[in-house]
Amino acid sequence: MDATIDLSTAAQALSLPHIRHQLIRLEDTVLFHLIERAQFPLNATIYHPGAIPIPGSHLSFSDWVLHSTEQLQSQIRRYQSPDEYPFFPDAMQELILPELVYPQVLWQNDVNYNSELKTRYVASVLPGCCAQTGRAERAEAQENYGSAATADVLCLQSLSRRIHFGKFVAESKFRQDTARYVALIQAEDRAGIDEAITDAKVEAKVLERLRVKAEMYGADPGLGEADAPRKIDGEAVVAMYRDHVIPLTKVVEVEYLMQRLRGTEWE
Ligand SMILES: O=C(O)C(=O)C[C@]1(C(=O)O)C=C[C@@H](O)C=C1
Repeated sequence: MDATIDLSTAAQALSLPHIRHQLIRLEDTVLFHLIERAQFPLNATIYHPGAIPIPGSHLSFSDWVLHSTEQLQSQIRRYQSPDEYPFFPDAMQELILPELVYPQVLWQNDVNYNSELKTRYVASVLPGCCAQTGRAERAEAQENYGSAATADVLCLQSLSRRIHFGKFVAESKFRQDTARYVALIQAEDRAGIDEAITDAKVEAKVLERLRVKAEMYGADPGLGEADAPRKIDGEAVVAMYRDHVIPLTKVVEVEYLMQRLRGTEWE
């Protein structure tokens, strides 16, 4: 599975305007997948291990679908791409396509916040996104279990790509201001690193743009304001980015930087 984002040259992958452009594109991907998911009820049963018996597995139905998807996609090179990280590292299989060689732009690291992302997605993001359309309260729809879990995979994968793109942002910032970051990392000053990577104006712009996109993509242009049901609630989308997506992107940036000096002259 080839990279959906152009990481073909190191210079391209590390240009901050280019990275921010990719983050903006990913907003559309995340939004469209959430709109797909929000048409189904919350279906809480699919997140409880054991609630739906799966032969040979103790996973929840939703996790089992994700695990099985990762098993398949690992064979077609999804996790070769430096912006893709599995939720289930134990699902990884041998490649059936020849290995792809990407330019080595990121420093060696084992930063993976997918587990935390999935917990937040199930506990907060989904209830928020399904709620405003009345779907959180709506009765479970057993016939939609498979569709909901399939949509979850797409939502989680796009959110994961978004937050782990923080590694490219961090590498770019490190190269721009190496001396400052080396000092902060050596002092293990996570709060200081967090402050250094933060650009409040950019964050405000991200949230403002998302509000507009959610308004636009969530409305059906063929229907008038009054009778047009919203496909997604703008507030829920903004809250998801404000409370989870941006904070997790920043944690990825900080933790990546904390590993950035390993094997270098500054260690
Ligand atoms: O664009 C950046 O510089 C980023 O670090 C990404 C991001 C984001 O998640 O959108 C995170 C931290 C910054 O405060 C601004 C934006």
